[in-house]
Amino acid sequence: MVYAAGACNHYNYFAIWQCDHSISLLHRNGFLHGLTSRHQILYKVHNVDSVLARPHHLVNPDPIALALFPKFFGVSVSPELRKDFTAFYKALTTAVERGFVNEAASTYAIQEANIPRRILSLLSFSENPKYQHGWEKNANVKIHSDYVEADLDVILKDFGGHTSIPMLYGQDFLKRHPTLLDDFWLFDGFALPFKALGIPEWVPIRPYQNALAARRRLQDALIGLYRRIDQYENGAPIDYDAKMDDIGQVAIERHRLFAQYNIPISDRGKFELGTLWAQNANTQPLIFWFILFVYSTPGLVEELRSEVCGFVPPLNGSNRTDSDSIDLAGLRNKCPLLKSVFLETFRVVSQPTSMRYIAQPMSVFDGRRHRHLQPGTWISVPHGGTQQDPSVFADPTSFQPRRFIKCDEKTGNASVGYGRLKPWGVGAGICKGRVLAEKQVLATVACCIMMWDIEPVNQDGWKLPGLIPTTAVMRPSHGVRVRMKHRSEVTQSM
Ligand code: HEM
Repeated sequence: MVYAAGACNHYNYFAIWQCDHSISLLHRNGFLHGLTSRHQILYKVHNVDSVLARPHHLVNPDPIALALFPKFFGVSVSPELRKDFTAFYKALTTAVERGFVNEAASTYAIQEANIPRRILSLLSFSENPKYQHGWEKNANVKIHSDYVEADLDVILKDFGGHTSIPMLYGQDFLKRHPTLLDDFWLFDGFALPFKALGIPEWVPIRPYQNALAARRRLQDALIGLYRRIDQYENGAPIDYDAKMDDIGQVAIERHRLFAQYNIPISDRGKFELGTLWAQNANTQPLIFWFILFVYSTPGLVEELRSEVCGFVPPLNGSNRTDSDSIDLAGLRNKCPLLKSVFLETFRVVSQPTSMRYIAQPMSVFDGRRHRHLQPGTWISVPHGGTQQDPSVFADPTSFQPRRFIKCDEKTGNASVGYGRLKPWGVGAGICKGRVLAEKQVLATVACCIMMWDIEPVNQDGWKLPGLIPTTAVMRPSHGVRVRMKHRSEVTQSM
Protein backbone atom coordinates (compact mmCIF):
# COMPACT_ATOMS: atom_id res chain seq x y z
CA MET A 1 0.00 0.00 0.00
CA VAL A 2 1.19 3.49 -0.77
CA TYR A 3 1.74 6.12 1.86
CA ALA A 4 2.43 9.10 -0.31
CA ALA A 5 3.56 10.32 -3.65
CA GLY A 6 5.56 13.38 -4.49
CA ALA A 7 7.57 14.85 -7.31
CA CYS A 8 11.30 15.19 -7.32
CA ASN A 9 12.61 18.64 -8.07
CA HIS A 10 13.28 18.03 -11.71
CA TYR A 11 9.67 17.03 -12.35
CA ASN A 12 10.34 13.81 -14.24
CA TYR A 13 9.76 11.26 -11.55
CA PHE A 14 7.36 10.50 -8.76
CA ALA A 15 8.61 9.04 -5.53
CA ILE A 16 6.03 6.66 -4.16
CA TRP A 17 6.44 5.69 -0.53
CA GLN A 18 4.83 2.33 0.05
CA CYS A 19 3.63 0.81 3.26
CA ASP A 20 5.71 -2.25 2.41
CA HIS A 21 8.67 0.06 3.11
CA SER A 22 9.97 0.45 -0.41
CA ILE A 23 10.21 3.62 -2.45
CA SER A 24 9.42 3.40 -6.14
CA LEU A 25 10.36 5.93 -8.76
CA LEU A 26 7.91 6.29 -11.60
CA HIS A 27 8.58 8.17 -14.79
CA ARG A 28 5.95 10.72 -15.69
CA ASN A 29 5.59 9.58 -19.27
CA GLY A 30 4.28 6.14 -18.40
CA PHE A 31 0.65 5.13 -18.43
CA LEU A 32 -0.40 2.55 -15.90
CA HIS A 33 2.35 1.31 -13.63
CA GLY A 34 1.93 -1.72 -11.47
CA LEU A 35 4.01 -1.58 -8.31
CA THR A 36 2.99 -5.06 -7.34
CA SER A 37 0.14 -7.22 -8.54
CA ARG A 38 -1.78 -6.04 -5.48
CA HIS A 39 -1.12 -2.38 -6.03
CA GLN A 40 -1.60 -0.38 -9.22
CA ILE A 41 -0.61 3.21 -9.87
CA LEU A 42 -3.18 4.80 -12.19
CA TYR A 43 -1.27 7.46 -13.99
CA LYS A 44 -2.54 9.29 -17.10
CA VAL A 45 -5.58 7.03 -17.11
CA HIS A 46 -8.42 8.65 -19.02
CA ASN A 47 -11.39 7.80 -16.85
CA VAL A 48 -9.57 7.84 -13.55
CA ASP A 49 -11.88 10.42 -11.95
CA SER A 50 -14.88 8.27 -12.72
CA VAL A 51 -13.10 5.32 -11.06
CA LEU A 52 -12.48 7.41 -7.93
CA ALA A 53 -16.04 8.72 -8.03
CA ARG A 54 -17.50 5.22 -7.77
CA PRO A 55 -19.46 4.48 -4.60
CA HIS A 56 -17.56 4.35 -1.37
CA HIS A 57 -18.08 0.59 -0.88
CA LEU A 58 -16.54 -0.19 -4.31
CA VAL A 59 -13.54 2.18 -4.30
CA ASN A 60 -12.92 2.58 -0.63
CA PRO A 61 -10.68 5.07 1.25
CA ASP A 62 -11.36 3.64 4.73
CA PRO A 63 -8.78 0.80 4.74
CA ILE A 64 -6.12 3.44 4.07
CA ALA A 65 -7.20 5.36 7.16
CA LEU A 66 -7.31 2.14 9.15
CA ALA A 67 -3.68 1.50 8.20
CA LEU A 68 -2.47 5.08 8.67
CA PHE A 69 -3.92 5.80 12.12
CA PRO A 70 -1.82 3.15 13.92
CA LYS A 71 1.23 3.61 11.73
CA PHE A 72 1.60 7.37 11.82
CA PHE A 73 -0.48 8.62 14.71
CA GLY A 74 0.08 5.76 17.18
CA VAL A 75 -3.59 4.76 17.59
CA SER A 76 -4.40 1.23 18.65
CA VAL A 77 -7.56 0.00 16.91
CA SER A 78 -9.36 -2.66 18.93
CA PRO A 79 -10.85 -5.71 17.16
CA GLU A 80 -14.37 -4.39 17.99
CA LEU A 81 -13.64 -0.99 16.47
CA ARG A 82 -12.05 -2.65 13.44
CA LYS A 83 -15.41 -4.30 12.69
CA ASP A 84 -17.22 -0.97 12.93
CA PHE A 85 -14.46 1.12 11.41
CA THR A 86 -16.28 2.20 8.24
CA ALA A 87 -19.22 3.68 10.14
CA PHE A 88 -16.95 5.20 12.79
CA TYR A 89 -14.55 6.81 10.31
CA LYS A 90 -17.40 8.11 8.16
CA ALA A 91 -18.96 9.76 11.22
CA LEU A 92 -15.63 11.31 12.27
CA THR A 93 -14.89 12.75 8.82
CA THR A 94 -18.48 13.92 8.37
CA ALA A 95 -18.09 15.99 11.55
CA VAL A 96 -15.06 17.71 9.98
CA GLU A 97 -16.94 18.19 6.72
CA ARG A 98 -19.91 19.80 8.48
CA GLY A 99 -17.64 22.38 10.07
CA PHE A 100 -15.12 22.98 7.32
CA VAL A 101 -16.80 22.27 3.97
CA ASN A 102 -20.18 23.77 4.81
CA GLU A 103 -20.19 27.34 3.43
CA ALA A 104 -21.78 29.11 6.40
CA ALA A 105 -19.82 27.22 9.07
CA SER A 106 -16.46 27.70 7.34
CA THR A 107 -17.13 31.40 6.76
CA TYR A 108 -18.05 31.81 10.42
CA ALA A 109 -14.80 30.08 11.48
CA ILE A 110 -12.70 32.35 9.27
CA GLN A 111 -14.45 35.56 10.39
CA GLU A 112 -13.98 34.55 14.03
CA ALA A 113 -10.24 34.05 13.38
CA ASN A 114 -10.07 37.77 12.52
CA ILE A 115 -7.28 37.38 10.02
CA PRO A 116 -7.09 41.07 8.94
CA ARG A 117 -6.39 42.36 12.43
CA ARG A 118 -3.96 39.56 13.22
CA ILE A 119 -2.04 39.97 9.96
CA LEU A 120 -1.74 43.66 10.70
CA SER A 121 0.20 42.66 13.81
CA LEU A 122 2.13 39.83 12.18
CA LEU A 123 5.22 41.40 13.76
CA SER A 124 5.42 42.72 17.30
CA PHE A 125 8.48 44.84 16.39
CA SER A 126 10.36 43.36 19.31
CA GLU A 127 13.29 40.96 19.59
CA ASN A 128 12.32 40.12 23.14
CA PRO A 129 10.45 36.78 23.24
CA LYS A 130 8.45 38.17 26.16
CA TYR A 131 6.74 40.67 23.85
CA GLN A 132 6.71 38.59 20.68
CA HIS A 133 3.72 36.72 19.30
CA GLY A 134 3.91 32.91 19.46
CA TRP A 135 4.50 32.68 15.70
CA GLU A 136 7.54 35.01 15.81
CA LYS A 137 9.70 33.17 18.28
CA ASN A 138 11.36 30.79 15.82
CA ALA A 139 11.56 33.28 12.94
CA ASN A 140 14.86 34.85 14.03
CA VAL A 141 13.37 38.36 14.04
CA LYS A 142 15.88 41.24 13.87
CA ILE A 143 14.68 44.82 14.24
CA HIS A 144 16.24 47.55 12.08
CA SER A 145 15.38 51.24 11.99
CA ASP A 146 12.93 51.04 9.07
CA TYR A 147 12.34 47.33 8.51
CA VAL A 148 12.34 43.96 10.28
CA GLU A 149 14.23 40.89 9.12
CA ALA A 150 12.60 37.49 9.59
CA ASP A 151 12.45 33.94 8.22
CA LEU A 152 9.36 34.13 6.01
CA ASP A 153 8.70 30.38 5.87
CA VAL A 154 8.82 30.04 9.66
CA ILE A 155 6.75 33.08 10.54
CA LEU A 156 4.02 32.23 8.02
CA LYS A 157 3.65 28.56 8.91
CA ASP A 158 3.44 29.33 12.62
CA PHE A 159 1.10 32.27 12.03
CA GLY A 160 -1.09 29.88 10.02
CA GLY A 161 -1.03 27.37 12.86
CA HIS A 162 -2.12 30.07 15.31
CA THR A 163 -4.99 30.91 12.92
CA SER A 164 -6.12 27.33 12.27
CA ILE A 165 -5.77 25.49 15.57
CA PRO A 166 -8.12 27.69 17.65
CA MET A 167 -10.83 27.05 15.01
CA LEU A 168 -10.78 23.42 16.13
CA TYR A 169 -9.77 23.60 19.77
CA GLY A 170 -10.31 27.16 21.05
CA GLN A 171 -7.74 29.71 22.23
CA ASP A 172 -6.75 27.99 25.46
CA PHE A 173 -5.14 24.98 23.78
CA LEU A 174 -2.20 26.77 22.11
CA LYS A 175 -1.72 29.10 25.09
CA ARG A 176 -1.48 26.06 27.37
CA HIS A 177 1.00 24.36 25.00
CA PRO A 178 3.23 27.16 23.66
CA THR A 179 5.68 24.70 22.03
CA LEU A 180 2.96 22.63 20.36
CA LEU A 181 3.75 23.94 16.88
CA ASP A 182 7.47 23.21 17.32
CA ASP A 183 6.51 19.63 18.10
CA PHE A 184 4.08 19.55 15.22
CA TRP A 185 6.69 20.52 12.60
CA LEU A 186 9.25 18.16 14.14
CA PHE A 187 6.75 15.31 13.93
CA ASP A 188 5.74 16.27 10.38
CA GLY A 189 9.30 16.70 9.13
CA PHE A 190 11.03 13.74 10.74
CA ALA A 191 8.60 11.19 12.16
CA LEU A 192 6.38 10.78 9.09
CA PRO A 193 9.13 10.22 6.50
CA PHE A 194 10.95 7.70 8.72
CA LYS A 195 7.66 5.97 9.47
CA ALA A 196 6.84 5.90 5.76
CA LEU A 197 10.15 4.16 5.16
CA GLY A 198 9.15 1.61 7.79
CA ILE A 199 12.02 2.41 10.18
CA PRO A 200 11.14 0.75 13.52
CA GLU A 201 10.71 3.08 16.47
CA TRP A 202 13.67 1.63 18.37
CA VAL A 203 16.23 2.61 15.69
CA PRO A 204 18.52 5.17 17.36
CA ILE A 205 18.48 7.88 14.68
CA ARG A 206 18.51 11.11 16.65
CA PRO A 207 16.14 13.24 14.49
CA TYR A 208 13.72 10.31 14.37
CA GLN A 209 13.84 9.80 18.13
CA ASN A 210 13.34 13.53 18.70
CA ALA A 211 10.36 13.49 16.35
CA LEU A 212 8.85 10.47 18.11
CA ALA A 213 9.22 12.29 21.43
CA ALA A 214 7.45 15.26 19.81
CA ARG A 215 4.65 12.92 18.73
CA ARG A 216 4.24 11.72 22.32
CA ARG A 217 3.97 15.32 23.55
CA LEU A 218 1.39 16.11 20.85
CA GLN A 219 -0.62 13.04 21.79
CA ASP A 220 -0.46 14.01 25.49
CA ALA A 221 -1.59 17.57 24.74
CA LEU A 222 -4.56 16.27 22.73
CA ILE A 223 -5.40 13.62 25.34
CA GLY A 224 -5.48 16.38 27.98
CA LEU A 225 -7.70 18.48 25.73
CA TYR A 226 -10.16 15.63 25.10
CA ARG A 227 -10.25 14.96 28.86
CA ARG A 228 -11.24 18.60 29.40
CA ILE A 229 -13.83 18.43 26.62
CA ASP A 230 -15.26 15.34 28.32
CA GLN A 231 -15.42 17.22 31.64
CA TYR A 232 -17.00 20.25 29.93
CA GLU A 233 -19.64 18.18 28.15
CA ASN A 234 -20.47 16.28 31.34
CA GLY A 235 -20.65 19.37 33.53
CA ALA A 236 -17.70 18.14 35.67
CA PRO A 237 -14.98 20.43 37.09
CA ILE A 238 -12.52 21.23 34.30
CA ASP A 239 -8.76 20.66 34.73
CA TYR A 240 -6.91 23.96 35.37
CA ASP A 241 -10.27 25.74 35.16
CA ALA A 242 -9.49 25.99 31.46
CA LYS A 243 -11.64 28.18 29.23
CA MET A 244 -13.74 25.88 27.08
CA ASP A 245 -16.57 27.96 25.66
CA ASP A 246 -14.80 28.62 22.34
CA ILE A 247 -13.99 24.98 21.51
CA GLY A 248 -15.05 24.40 17.89
CA GLN A 249 -18.19 22.45 17.08
CA VAL A 250 -16.11 19.92 15.10
CA ALA A 251 -14.17 18.89 18.21
CA ILE A 252 -17.35 18.71 20.31
CA GLU A 253 -19.05 16.50 17.73
CA ARG A 254 -16.02 14.25 17.48
CA HIS A 255 -15.91 13.99 21.28
CA ARG A 256 -19.52 12.73 21.21
CA LEU A 257 -18.65 10.15 18.54
CA PHE A 258 -15.61 8.94 20.48
CA ALA A 259 -17.85 8.50 23.51
CA GLN A 260 -20.52 6.72 21.45
CA TYR A 261 -17.94 4.23 20.15
CA ASN A 262 -16.39 3.78 23.63
CA ILE A 263 -12.98 5.05 22.54
CA PRO A 264 -10.80 5.55 25.65
CA ILE A 265 -9.69 9.15 26.20
CA SER A 266 -6.05 8.12 25.65
CA ASP A 267 -6.95 6.99 22.12
CA ARG A 268 -9.16 10.00 21.39
CA GLY A 269 -6.11 12.24 21.58
CA LYS A 270 -4.18 9.94 19.24
CA PHE A 271 -6.98 9.86 16.66
CA GLU A 272 -7.20 13.61 16.93
CA LEU A 273 -3.53 13.98 16.02
CA GLY A 274 -4.66 12.90 12.53
CA THR A 275 -7.06 15.85 12.35
CA LEU A 276 -4.52 18.32 13.72
CA TRP A 277 -2.07 17.10 11.11
CA ALA A 278 -4.58 17.18 8.21
CA GLN A 279 -5.61 20.70 9.20
CA ASN A 280 -2.10 22.17 9.27
CA ALA A 281 0.37 20.08 7.28
CA ASN A 282 -0.68 21.42 3.87
CA THR A 283 -2.48 24.67 4.62
CA GLN A 284 0.44 26.47 6.25
CA PRO A 285 3.18 25.61 3.70
CA LEU A 286 0.74 26.54 0.91
CA ILE A 287 0.30 30.03 2.37
CA PHE A 288 4.08 30.43 2.40
CA TRP A 289 4.49 29.37 -1.26
CA PHE A 290 1.57 31.53 -2.39
CA ILE A 291 3.00 34.63 -0.70
CA LEU A 292 6.49 33.85 -1.98
CA PHE A 293 5.26 33.60 -5.59
CA VAL A 294 3.19 36.77 -5.25
CA TYR A 295 6.08 38.92 -4.01
CA SER A 296 8.79 37.34 -6.17
CA THR A 297 6.94 37.56 -9.50
CA PRO A 298 7.62 41.04 -10.92
CA GLY A 299 4.54 43.30 -10.87
CA LEU A 300 2.20 40.67 -9.43
CA VAL A 301 1.73 42.06 -5.94
CA GLU A 302 0.70 45.48 -7.32
CA GLU A 303 -1.87 43.91 -9.66
CA LEU A 304 -3.27 41.79 -6.87
CA ARG A 305 -3.52 44.74 -4.50
CA SER A 306 -5.70 46.63 -6.92
CA GLU A 307 -7.88 43.52 -7.40
CA VAL A 308 -8.43 42.62 -3.73
CA CYS A 309 -8.51 46.06 -2.09
CA GLY A 310 -12.32 46.26 -2.11
CA PHE A 311 -12.67 42.88 -0.38
CA VAL A 312 -10.47 43.28 2.67
CA PRO A 313 -11.27 45.72 5.50
CA PRO A 314 -10.15 49.33 4.89
CA LEU A 315 -6.64 50.24 5.95
CA ASN A 316 -7.75 53.56 7.31
CA GLY A 317 -7.37 53.49 11.09
CA SER A 318 -10.49 55.52 11.82
CA ASN A 319 -12.66 52.98 9.91
CA ARG A 320 -11.14 50.01 11.64
CA THR A 321 -13.23 48.02 14.10
CA ASP A 322 -12.26 45.27 16.50
CA SER A 323 -13.67 42.52 14.32
CA ASP A 324 -13.03 43.59 10.76
CA SER A 325 -14.79 41.14 8.52
CA ILE A 326 -13.44 40.13 5.17
CA ASP A 327 -15.50 39.65 2.01
CA LEU A 328 -14.71 35.96 1.45
CA ALA A 329 -17.26 35.48 -1.32
CA GLY A 330 -15.74 38.47 -3.10
CA LEU A 331 -12.20 37.09 -2.77
CA ARG A 332 -13.29 33.68 -4.06
CA ASN A 333 -15.60 34.78 -6.88
CA LYS A 334 -14.66 38.29 -7.93
CA CYS A 335 -10.86 38.21 -7.83
CA PRO A 336 -9.86 36.08 -10.83
CA LEU A 337 -6.16 36.85 -10.62
CA LEU A 338 -5.97 35.98 -6.90
CA LYS A 339 -7.84 32.73 -7.49
CA SER A 340 -5.72 31.87 -10.52
CA VAL A 341 -2.45 32.45 -8.63
CA PHE A 342 -3.84 30.28 -5.81
CA LEU A 343 -4.48 27.42 -8.26
CA GLU A 344 -1.19 27.92 -10.06
CA THR A 345 0.62 27.76 -6.70
CA PHE A 346 -1.16 24.48 -6.01
CA ARG A 347 -0.22 23.18 -9.46
CA VAL A 348 3.45 23.91 -8.95
CA VAL A 349 3.98 22.95 -5.31
CA SER A 350 1.47 20.23 -4.52
CA GLN A 351 1.51 16.53 -5.43
CA PRO A 352 -1.64 14.97 -3.95
CA THR A 353 -2.46 11.31 -4.31
CA SER A 354 -5.77 9.50 -3.84
CA MET A 355 -5.33 5.98 -2.45
CA ARG A 356 -8.16 3.48 -2.45
CA TYR A 357 -9.01 -0.15 -1.82
CA ILE A 358 -10.76 -1.93 -4.71
CA ALA A 359 -13.66 -3.99 -3.42
CA GLN A 360 -15.19 -5.22 -6.70
CA PRO A 361 -13.68 -6.09 -10.08
CA MET A 362 -13.54 -3.18 -12.53
CA SER A 363 -11.59 -2.09 -15.55
CA VAL A 364 -9.91 1.18 -16.52
CA PHE A 365 -8.80 2.43 -19.93
CA ASP A 366 -5.20 3.63 -19.92
CA GLY A 367 -5.31 5.18 -23.38
CA ARG A 368 -4.25 1.98 -25.13
CA ARG A 369 -6.24 -0.82 -23.59
CA HIS A 370 -8.51 -1.81 -20.78
CA ARG A 371 -6.80 -2.99 -17.61
CA HIS A 372 -8.48 -5.00 -14.93
CA LEU A 373 -8.44 -4.13 -11.26
CA GLN A 374 -9.02 -7.10 -9.03
CA PRO A 375 -11.00 -6.98 -5.80
CA GLY A 376 -8.80 -6.97 -2.71
CA THR A 377 -6.11 -4.83 -4.40
CA TRP A 378 -5.08 -1.20 -4.03
CA ILE A 379 -4.82 1.76 -6.37
CA SER A 380 -3.00 5.07 -6.13
CA VAL A 381 -3.79 8.02 -8.34
CA PRO A 382 -0.99 10.62 -8.29
CA HIS A 383 -2.83 13.77 -9.41
CA GLY A 384 0.47 15.60 -9.61
CA GLY A 385 1.20 13.79 -12.89
CA THR A 386 -1.56 15.71 -14.66
CA GLN A 387 -0.29 18.97 -13.19
CA GLN A 388 3.04 18.55 -14.98
CA ASP A 389 1.62 17.09 -18.19
CA PRO A 390 2.29 19.51 -21.10
CA SER A 391 -0.75 18.21 -22.98
CA VAL A 392 -2.93 19.43 -20.09
CA PHE A 393 -0.97 22.46 -18.80
CA ALA A 394 1.20 24.05 -21.48
CA ASP A 395 4.79 24.79 -20.47
CA PRO A 396 4.19 23.15 -17.09
CA THR A 397 7.53 24.05 -15.50
CA SER A 398 6.81 27.79 -15.70
CA PHE A 399 4.78 29.65 -13.08
CA GLN A 400 2.00 31.48 -14.96
CA PRO A 401 -0.17 33.64 -12.69
CA ARG A 402 -3.03 33.87 -15.24
CA ARG A 403 -3.00 30.22 -16.29
CA PHE A 404 -6.42 29.42 -14.81
CA ILE A 405 -8.27 32.54 -16.01
CA LYS A 406 -10.74 31.96 -18.84
CA CYS A 407 -12.23 34.97 -20.63
CA ASP A 408 -15.66 34.71 -22.19
CA GLU A 409 -15.22 35.87 -25.79
CA LYS A 410 -18.64 37.54 -25.97
CA THR A 411 -18.90 39.23 -22.58
CA GLY A 412 -15.20 39.56 -21.78
CA ASN A 413 -15.98 38.27 -18.28
CA ALA A 414 -13.19 36.38 -16.56
CA SER A 415 -13.83 33.14 -14.72
CA VAL A 416 -11.53 30.75 -12.90
CA GLY A 417 -12.07 27.05 -12.28
CA TYR A 418 -10.00 24.14 -11.00
CA GLY A 419 -10.33 22.28 -14.33
CA ARG A 420 -8.05 19.21 -14.32
CA LEU A 421 -6.35 20.31 -11.08
CA LYS A 422 -7.31 18.03 -8.16
CA PRO A 423 -5.50 19.42 -5.12
CA TRP A 424 -8.13 18.08 -2.72
CA GLY A 425 -8.28 14.57 -4.19
CA VAL A 426 -11.41 13.06 -5.75
CA GLY A 427 -14.42 10.98 -4.69
CA ALA A 428 -15.38 9.62 -1.30
CA GLY A 429 -12.00 10.34 0.33
CA ILE A 430 -11.82 13.94 -0.90
CA CYS A 431 -10.44 16.48 1.59
CA LYS A 432 -12.96 17.30 4.33
CA GLY A 433 -11.43 20.71 5.09
CA ARG A 434 -11.17 22.09 1.56
CA VAL A 435 -13.58 25.04 1.72
CA LEU A 436 -12.16 26.29 5.00
CA ALA A 437 -8.61 25.86 3.72
CA GLU A 438 -9.35 27.78 0.52
CA LYS A 439 -10.94 30.64 2.46
CA GLN A 440 -8.13 30.78 5.00
CA VAL A 441 -5.41 30.80 2.35
CA LEU A 442 -7.09 33.47 0.18
CA ALA A 443 -7.92 35.65 3.18
CA THR A 444 -4.41 35.42 4.65
CA VAL A 445 -2.70 36.23 1.36
CA ALA A 446 -5.09 39.09 0.48
CA CYS A 447 -4.64 40.72 3.90
CA CYS A 448 -0.88 40.20 3.89
CA ILE A 449 -0.36 41.91 0.54
CA MET A 450 -2.54 44.87 1.56
CA MET A 451 -0.60 45.41 4.76
CA TRP A 452 3.02 44.44 4.19
CA ASP A 453 5.91 45.21 1.89
CA ILE A 454 8.21 42.21 1.71
CA GLU A 455 11.53 41.94 -0.09
CA PRO A 456 14.39 39.45 -0.01
CA VAL A 457 17.40 40.06 2.19
CA ASN A 458 19.49 38.49 -0.55
CA GLN A 459 21.03 41.28 -2.64
CA ASP A 460 20.71 39.23 -5.83
CA GLY A 461 16.93 39.14 -5.45
CA TRP A 462 14.58 36.28 -4.70
CA LYS A 463 16.04 32.78 -4.56
CA LEU A 464 13.19 30.30 -4.56
CA PRO A 465 13.83 27.11 -2.57
CA GLY A 466 13.60 23.65 -4.12
CA LEU A 467 10.61 21.40 -3.42
CA ILE A 468 10.75 18.53 -0.95
CA PRO A 469 8.03 15.94 -1.63
CA THR A 470 5.50 15.12 1.08
CA THR A 471 1.91 13.92 1.08
CA ALA A 472 0.59 16.93 -0.87
CA VAL A 473 2.05 20.46 -0.53
CA MET A 474 5.83 20.19 -0.78
CA ARG A 475 8.16 21.73 1.78
CA PRO A 476 10.86 24.30 0.92
CA SER A 477 14.40 22.92 0.71
CA HIS A 478 15.71 25.97 2.59
CA GLY A 479 14.36 29.01 4.41
CA VAL A 480 13.71 32.42 2.88
CA ARG A 481 14.99 35.43 4.81
CA VAL A 482 13.12 38.67 4.13
CA ARG A 483 12.80 42.32 5.07
CA MET A 484 9.30 43.32 6.08
CA LYS A 485 7.65 46.62 6.82
CA HIS A 486 4.12 47.94 6.93
CA ARG A 487 3.08 49.56 3.65
CA SER A 488 3.22 53.34 3.84
CA GLU A 489 -0.62 53.49 3.54
CA VAL A 490 -0.86 51.34 6.68
CA THR A 491 1.69 53.36 8.64
CA GLN A 492 -0.10 56.62 7.81
CA SER A 493 -3.44 55.25 8.99
CA MET A 494 -2.14 54.04 12.37
C1 HEM B 1 -4.20 23.44 1.57
C2 HEM B 1 -4.72 22.64 2.50
C3 HEM B 1 -5.12 21.20 2.28
C4 HEM B 1 -4.79 20.33 1.27
C5 HEM B 1 -3.90 20.59 0.06
C6 HEM B 1 -5.45 19.08 1.57
C7 HEM B 1 -5.37 17.96 0.75
C8 HEM B 1 -5.97 16.74 1.04
C9 HEM B 1 -5.89 15.57 0.21
C10 HEM B 1 -5.14 15.49 -1.13
C11 HEM B 1 -6.57 14.58 0.82
C12 HEM B 1 -6.73 13.13 0.31
C13 HEM B 1 -7.83 13.11 -0.75
C14 HEM B 1 -8.04 11.78 -1.44
O1 HEM B 1 -7.67 10.73 -0.88
O2 HEM B 1 -8.59 11.77 -2.56
C15 HEM B 1 -7.10 15.13 2.05
C16 HEM B 1 -7.86 14.42 2.96
C17 HEM B 1 -8.35 14.95 4.13
N1 HEM B 1 -8.25 16.26 4.55
FE1 HEM B 1 -7.30 17.76 3.61
N2 HEM B 1 -6.14 19.21 2.73
C18 HEM B 1 -5.98 20.49 3.20
C19 HEM B 1 -6.53 21.05 4.35
C20 HEM B 1 -7.34 20.38 5.23
C21 HEM B 1 -7.95 20.96 6.39
C22 HEM B 1 -7.86 22.43 6.81
C23 HEM B 1 -8.62 19.97 7.03
C24 HEM B 1 -9.41 20.14 8.30
C25 HEM B 1 -9.25 19.39 9.34
C26 HEM B 1 -8.46 18.75 6.24
C27 HEM B 1 -9.01 17.51 6.54
C28 HEM B 1 -8.89 16.38 5.75
C29 HEM B 1 -9.45 15.09 6.13
C30 HEM B 1 -10.24 14.78 7.40
C31 HEM B 1 -9.11 14.20 5.11
C32 HEM B 1 -9.44 12.69 5.03
C33 HEM B 1 -10.73 12.52 4.26
C34 HEM B 1 -11.23 11.08 4.20
O3 HEM B 1 -10.45 10.15 4.42
O4 HEM B 1 -12.43 10.91 3.94
N3 HEM B 1 -7.67 19.04 5.16
N4 HEM B 1 -6.73 16.46 2.16
